[in-house]
Amino acid sequence: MMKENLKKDIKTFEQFAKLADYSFVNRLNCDPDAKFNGDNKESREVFSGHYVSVEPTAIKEPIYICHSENFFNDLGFNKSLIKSDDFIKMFSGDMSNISYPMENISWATGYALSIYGTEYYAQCPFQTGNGYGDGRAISVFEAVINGKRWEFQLKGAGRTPYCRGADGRAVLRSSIREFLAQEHMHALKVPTSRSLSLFTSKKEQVKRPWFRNNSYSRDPEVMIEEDVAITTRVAPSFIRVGQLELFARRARKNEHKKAYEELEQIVLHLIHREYNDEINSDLNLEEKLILLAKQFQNRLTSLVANWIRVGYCQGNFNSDNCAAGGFTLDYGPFGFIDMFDPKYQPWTGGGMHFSFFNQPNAAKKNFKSFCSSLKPLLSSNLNSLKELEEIENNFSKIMHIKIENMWASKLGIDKFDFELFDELINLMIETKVDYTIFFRELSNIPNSINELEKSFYDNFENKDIKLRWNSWLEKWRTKIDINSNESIKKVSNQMKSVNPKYTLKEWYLVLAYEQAQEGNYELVKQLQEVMTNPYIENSKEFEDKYYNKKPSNLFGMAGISHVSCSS
Ligand SMILES: Nc1ncnc2c1ncn2[C@@H]1O[C@H](COP(=O)(O)OP(=O)(O)OP(=O)(O)O)[C@@H](O)[C@H]1O
Ligand SMILES: [Mg+2]
Repeated sequence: MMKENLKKDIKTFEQFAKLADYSFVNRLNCDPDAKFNGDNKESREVFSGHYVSVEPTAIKEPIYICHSENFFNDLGFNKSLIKSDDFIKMFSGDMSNISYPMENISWATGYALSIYGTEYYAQCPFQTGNGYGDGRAISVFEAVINGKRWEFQLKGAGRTPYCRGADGRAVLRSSIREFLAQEHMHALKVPTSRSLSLFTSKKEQVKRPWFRNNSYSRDPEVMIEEDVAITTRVAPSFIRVGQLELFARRARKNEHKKAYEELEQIVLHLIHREYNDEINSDLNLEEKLILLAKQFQNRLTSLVANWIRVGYCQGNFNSDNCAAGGFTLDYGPFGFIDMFDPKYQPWTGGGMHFSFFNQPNAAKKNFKSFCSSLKPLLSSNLNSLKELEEIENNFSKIMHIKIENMWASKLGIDKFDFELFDELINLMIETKVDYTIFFRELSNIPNSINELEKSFYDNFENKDIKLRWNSWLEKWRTKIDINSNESIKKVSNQMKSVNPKYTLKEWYLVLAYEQAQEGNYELVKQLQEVMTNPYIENSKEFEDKYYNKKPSNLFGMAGISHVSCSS
């Protein structure tokens, strides 16, 4: 049974600390070598155990930038908490003052990496995979709040054994992006890790590869110094597909005595953290694993359909960036699409396999890695193995259904219509349309193509295209219920509930983080306000500012149309 906490008004750090309830460190194994390695802040191989105890490295003289009021509300945290010195200390990485009832516990985890279904070891400095994992993310707290378990993790909190020689930091730019994107995604009704707080410091800078001003280069050209920051993200767990893979690889190769047991422990822990409601604890292991595969498949396919619905591209959908709880994780090389392009990929290091419309295939590869990780636990049960394989083989079919339903809902129709969809996609590519604006304008149920003009980048004068658009629109209007004003309103409202008005495009983010680097957080706050209400019409001021096509001079511009470094 979970420890229940009724919705509370948590005002003080003491009240907050009392919520502490650590399951990851209490139920799982610590790296047995951790105690021989000082403060565990040097890159090294970690051969076994599910986590390494490591304290965050605080950022000095932390400056508050923002916190998520929505998430504070969800958690029952009073806004006075963000003013508490101890709270500020903890979430800027200073754990020195932590005392009972909260224990001074913080941990980082190892994980493996598969890229598009292929296992990699080369990214680990030791070529063994034992040095890969949370290089700069450190979990500091776990609690059951209103009956739901949450883990709090600092990103950019300093080196861990998995830092691979890097600085363990996150810069202000990337932290603002992650903070805003997480809360935006939640407001878009897409499952995601959440943002708690964001602090920066003027006392420490780190170097990152970047571009010259107004550059169109694809590759970074210079090293720049950026202020460090720590965002705290919160999720039911941070277990990744890659994490299961690490233990499965060890079990498969029989790397140490406890390898099989550690795999079983982490998988059962995943069920405990993420699938407690769906998987009955009385079932036997095989039954649990089969249900787990089905449930994860269900969540992952919905997730990717949702990403495409809102125009999101996770440019680096490796297995280590794929949360085993089926939500969005790691807002590094992401982007929200401007001009529609099925091949959109905002990260220059990412490759076409992680591009916008290929995300269902990338998810399928991650699901394959996930299933491979369960297989060692089923090796003595051929029937269950077969069942797992059937689930795996079903992925494309389920994904397909979810994607079709998603398009149908974006178009306000009951049943997916391939011909209608296919012609639309071709027209959207040929005309060059802004993805978000197009579907939002369509949600007004236009009578004529002129009413969609706001979303067109060009080709509007082309007669042939205009004719094709008009006949598409006519055909579309025969598929929706427009028999009365009431029914029009109904379709329009349904469409508006899935076609956001506002999405967090990179050029808005650039303005906000550039201003923040100068110590002005106004635009960050404004974006927070607009992007946590993405489906409402909002004010004229916000509409003029954030409901626009990308200006032509920004196309192809480095740091805006593509990014090379997301950390
Ligand atoms: N500056 C850094 N210092 C130490 N480790 C880093 C740094 N940047 C990235 N890493 C590590 O490199 C790996 C790959 O980086 P990636 O960009 O996928 O993740 P991330 O954005 O740091 O983290 P996460 O997936 O936790 O959101 C991760 O394991 C990450 O911890
Ligand atoms: Mg990552």
